[in-house]
Amino acid sequence: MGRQELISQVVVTAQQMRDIENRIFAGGMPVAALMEKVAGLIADRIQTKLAEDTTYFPHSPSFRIGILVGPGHNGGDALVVARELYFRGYEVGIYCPFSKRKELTSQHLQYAQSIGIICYESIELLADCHLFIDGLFGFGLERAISDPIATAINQLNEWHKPVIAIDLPSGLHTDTGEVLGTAVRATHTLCLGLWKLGLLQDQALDCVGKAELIDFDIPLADIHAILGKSLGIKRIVKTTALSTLPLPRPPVTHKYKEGHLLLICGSRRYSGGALLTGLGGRASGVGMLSIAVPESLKSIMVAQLPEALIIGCPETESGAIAQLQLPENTDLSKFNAIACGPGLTRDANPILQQVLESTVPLVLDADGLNILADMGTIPTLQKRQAPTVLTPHAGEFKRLFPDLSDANQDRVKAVREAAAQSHAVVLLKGARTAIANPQGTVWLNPESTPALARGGSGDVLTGLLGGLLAQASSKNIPVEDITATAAWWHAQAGILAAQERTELGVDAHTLTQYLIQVLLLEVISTSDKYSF
Ligand SMILES: NC(=O)C1=CN([C@@H]2O[C@H](COP(=O)(O)OP(=O)(O)OC[C@H]3O[C@@H](n4cnc5c(N)ncnc54)[C@H](OP(=O)(O)O)[C@@H]3O)[C@@H](O)[C@H]2O)[C@@H](O)CC1
Ligand SMILES: Nc1ncnc2c1ncn2[C@@H]1O[C@H](COP(=O)(O)OP(=O)(O)O)[C@@H](O)[C@H]1O
Ligand SMILES: [K+]
Repeated sequence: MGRQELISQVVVTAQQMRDIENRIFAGGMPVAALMEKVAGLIADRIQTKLAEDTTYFPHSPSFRIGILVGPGHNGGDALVVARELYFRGYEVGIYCPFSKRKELTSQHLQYAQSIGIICYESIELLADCHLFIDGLFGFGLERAISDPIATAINQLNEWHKPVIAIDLPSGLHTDTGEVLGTAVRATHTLCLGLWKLGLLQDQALDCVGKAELIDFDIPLADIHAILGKSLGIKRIVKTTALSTLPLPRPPVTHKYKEGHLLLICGSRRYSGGALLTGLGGRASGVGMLSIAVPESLKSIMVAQLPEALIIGCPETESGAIAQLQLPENTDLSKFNAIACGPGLTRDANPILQQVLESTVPLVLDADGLNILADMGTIPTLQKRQAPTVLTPHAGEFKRLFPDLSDANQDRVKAVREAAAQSHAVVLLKGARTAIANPQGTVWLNPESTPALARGGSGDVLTGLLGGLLAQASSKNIPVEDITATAAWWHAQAGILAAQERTELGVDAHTLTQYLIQVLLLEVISTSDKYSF
């Protein structure tokens, strides 16, 4: 794996970053030299951004940049940036409300003032700035921000101006993304060296804006020394996601070799859930798709998914599947994967028991999860022999794991605990979907779109994931890697659809049509397997 690819996957906590930093300094790198290097890269990036985006940052002789400087090395970075931008011809002003500062930061402040950059006591005096650089706090913030800094941050936020945060928006907890008192609402974040975990937590996203990494050549040996070879938390990136897709297909194959997926979904009340799960399964390219639905849904499913084998099952009075009635000579072990849950209603309770007893990889979603929660998540799953993937949103997560950490707060901690206790792979849905395996490794999906916050988009994911698992069954790829790929693919389809149709144009049915579009763009552009 190349440096760029590895760096794009690494996620660190504040403590891990400190440990890596200490190794760099212990190796002989002077602290001041590192700050100079990093801040030089930040200044270059800001200058490029200003040149690239003239509608957002209009050229004007009065263009003024306000720079917020904290007491630690985040403030030191900001001062070097201030000096560089000043020398490059920008008008800059500093706000630094701290009398106690780290030595290096104090030296940079003294020099900035000596060359004529004005340091203001009140942020109000920067009200006419067109752009702000936030260098108040980085990964050293450990307690809630109080006044007068809190009031200054709130004032800055009220101005609704572009703000570029250095490392992370000041006020966010580096690991959990929690707002500590108050936090800068940045429009851009330039994360330094390695991705900080807090930037990938849902609760931070209102403050993060567009995030990008500034790579300053941290030696790989230092990263591995602190994080180990396998990295505990990883961002899901394109190259790894594409590498687990079942492409290219072997030339000599047949439909059952390309995976047989069984979907169990739908009820008279929720026929749409079955349809969307089926369309997600179809888009995975799975060799054979069987879908068990209540008898009364059979005709609409056949009309929409003519290639699938639709299994009409006896219904309860309420229109839920009463029992699985598989074709003759078929039992659950004939399938390569099963995905069960969307639209079932809790009345389909008896079939879940049967599905859990199977020895096939199983995805549970929606009512599949609600029924599991009623049965008792942990004792029920302990009896399972084959892999299980649970795909809850935060509400379902709470029902499944009522005793665990709140899935709306430190989502990474919550999903990790859930996977460890249930021995399942757990995919916690959200703006930054988090996946954990029972061994404690976590995958975070770093890019998505709120266009997906819409009924039915999760059903599509269930079908897609089931289809990928079925196709991977003979390939020895870990279930958690396939799960990460499904989350990435689903989100990328949402992003592409939103680009073409706006965030309001991505209904779940439309989403299914963009899944293959993603591959057309990504697989063909990144692979030379297809060129001569
Ligand atoms: N890692 C790397 O490789 C590199 C790191 N670099 C940069 O260093 C940054 C980390 O620097 P850092 O460790 O000095 O911490 P930082 O975030 O500036 O703030 C800590 C200071 O704030 C204070 N303080 C804390 N909470 C407070 C509060 N609520 N209210 C008020 N004060 C509070 C605390 O003082 P205390 O009062 O606790 O003594 C302390 O002085 C990092 O984000 C990056 O920008 C690059 O330059 C080079 C490469
Ligand atoms: N704000 C958001 N940003 C990105 N993705 C989101 C957001 N909100 C929801 N999603 C994604 O949309 C899907 C919603 O799934 P779910 O809640 O199960 O919906 P449904 O049950 O209606 O199908 C999940 O994949 C989730 O990660
Ligand atoms: K900052």
